[in-house]
Amino acid sequence: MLKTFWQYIKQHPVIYGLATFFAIVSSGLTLIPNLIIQRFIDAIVDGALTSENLGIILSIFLISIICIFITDIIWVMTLFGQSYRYQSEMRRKTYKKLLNLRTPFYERFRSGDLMTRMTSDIDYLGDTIGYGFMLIVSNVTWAISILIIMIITTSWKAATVSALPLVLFGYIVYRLWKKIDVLYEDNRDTVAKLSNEVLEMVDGVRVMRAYGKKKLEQTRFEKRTAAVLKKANNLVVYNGAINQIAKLLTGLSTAIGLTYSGYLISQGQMTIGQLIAFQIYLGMLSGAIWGLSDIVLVYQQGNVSFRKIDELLQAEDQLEKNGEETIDAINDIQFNQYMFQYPTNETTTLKQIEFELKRGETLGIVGKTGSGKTTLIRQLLRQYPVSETGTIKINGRFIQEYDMEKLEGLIGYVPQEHILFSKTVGHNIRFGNRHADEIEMAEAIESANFTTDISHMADGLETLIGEKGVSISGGQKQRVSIARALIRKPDLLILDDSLSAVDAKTERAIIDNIRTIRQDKTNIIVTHRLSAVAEADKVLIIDDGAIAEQGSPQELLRSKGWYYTQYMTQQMEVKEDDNI
Ligand SMILES: Nc1ncnc2c1ncn2[C@@H]1O[C@H](COP(=O)(O)OP(=O)(O)OP(=O)(O)O)[C@@H](O)[C@H]1O
Repeated sequence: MLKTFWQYIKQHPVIYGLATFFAIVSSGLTLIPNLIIQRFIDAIVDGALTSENLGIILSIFLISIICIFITDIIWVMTLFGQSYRYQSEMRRKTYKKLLNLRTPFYERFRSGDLMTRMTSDIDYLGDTIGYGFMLIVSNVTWAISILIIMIITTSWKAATVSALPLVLFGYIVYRLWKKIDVLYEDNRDTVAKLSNEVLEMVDGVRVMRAYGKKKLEQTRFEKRTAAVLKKANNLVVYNGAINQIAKLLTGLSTAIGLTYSGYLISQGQMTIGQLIAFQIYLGMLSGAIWGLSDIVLVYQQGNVSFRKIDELLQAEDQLEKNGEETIDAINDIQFNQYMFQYPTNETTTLKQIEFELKRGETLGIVGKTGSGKTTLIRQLLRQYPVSETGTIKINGRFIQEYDMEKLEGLIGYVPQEHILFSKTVGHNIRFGNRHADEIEMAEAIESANFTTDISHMADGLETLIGEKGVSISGGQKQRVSIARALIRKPDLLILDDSLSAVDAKTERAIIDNIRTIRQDKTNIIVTHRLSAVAEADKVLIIDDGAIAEQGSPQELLRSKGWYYTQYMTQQMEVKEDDNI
């Protein structure tokens, strides 16, 4: 951490140089009032105080206090301003990193943990480079200046004797260092787990209630909070111990100093003014030592947070490096004997996948639940490392060769779980293409069969949909997501079971619209309802990760396999529904 901080400080030499300069000046100035007091008392004791030099003493006293005030303001503001800038820089950096990491990374880290890294960990880092830096510069320079001035203006013997307990303090801190580090990390991880629990509770509160699990969850949460409390208590004990040891030893230092200076006065080696000044210096030194004891705690907290942020910044998602090939149209997609295994699984999920899809065609992907349909889509989206067994080619080139952002820009993806932002309906749709005009917006909404729904909403497109779209229906969420993909006019549209929550009539209308507006573009429709792919050019039947059948819907019906049986069952269900 210190190395990284040092590099950051070197990148901002003016700011940190100014802060250090004014901190040192301020520490020096802080000693002046005390020097004046010492002179003042000695003048009284010697009977040398005149109204003239009293005026001078008071003026210097006042001026030095004003100067301390101004220098303190300058350096504290400079330093803390920079620490806030550091925090926002770190937030931007980590956010960018998170945006670039893909699925395998997000499978390793939990949301609560990432939130803790983005919030309190970055706050602690800012505190360390701001407040921590301030503690070091001010207290170290202060302690050194006090010791020097004590030696010069009072008694070097008394100063040396008084400083001895401080050496002991340094040794105790050194012994406790590792233990405190472990405690901070432990405490921080428990808080991160707690954040995760809260996030899951907020997401799942309705299910918890529906299953009558409120009490059980409450008890579980209480246990977690008790664990956090226990960890925090351990920390409090150590933090408190360090502070109390600092107090005890500074008290000891004062006692030794006073006893010894009493002895020096009896020997005529010290004046009363020097004794009083010495006592004030000792008080100031205690302040500096308490400040230094705070550094231990700020540093440890910062160090733990630094490790967490660094781990995130260094994280790899094990995906291959981005390709350099640019792409402005998807004309042909080819899977050749492609196999895929999830990094966490022991068996292959996709087996010998082989098919070709040309521009303008619609591909249907159907099959039993858990057979591997979504996994197949994920390969095109490059959410996982491309397998080395078999190939995926786009326009005749390996998919890995393309610049991912360019490729993603040509795809409109509607995932199974709809991800909506807690903004307006309009914002969520426009997210697909910020530059779309009103006509394009209306077209996308119409094609997603969403126009009537919007006309029924109180604020139309300006209607707020709540967090994750909580205030609109499942079917509406799906259509907002479809409109968002359509407004993009993507070369490749992928609907991954995206019509499961709409009725058969609405599904028919959306599929017809897509066929009409996307004649020269490519579509992949993953579905459980065969009616959605009845007019596809080609349909893949996936079974246990392999293509069990493929062909046009008519060919598949003729071959009387799984597609035929499923088609007949679904037709009967439709008839039964119509009779109700
Ligand atoms: N991230 C993952 N890590 C490990 N295994 C996974 C992961 N995602 C899916 N699987 C496994 O891969 C297999 C195929 O899952 P996939 O989601 O592709 O099926 P699917 O055909 O789309 O299912 P459904 O129709 O229910 O959506 C399943 O056995 C599933 O448990």
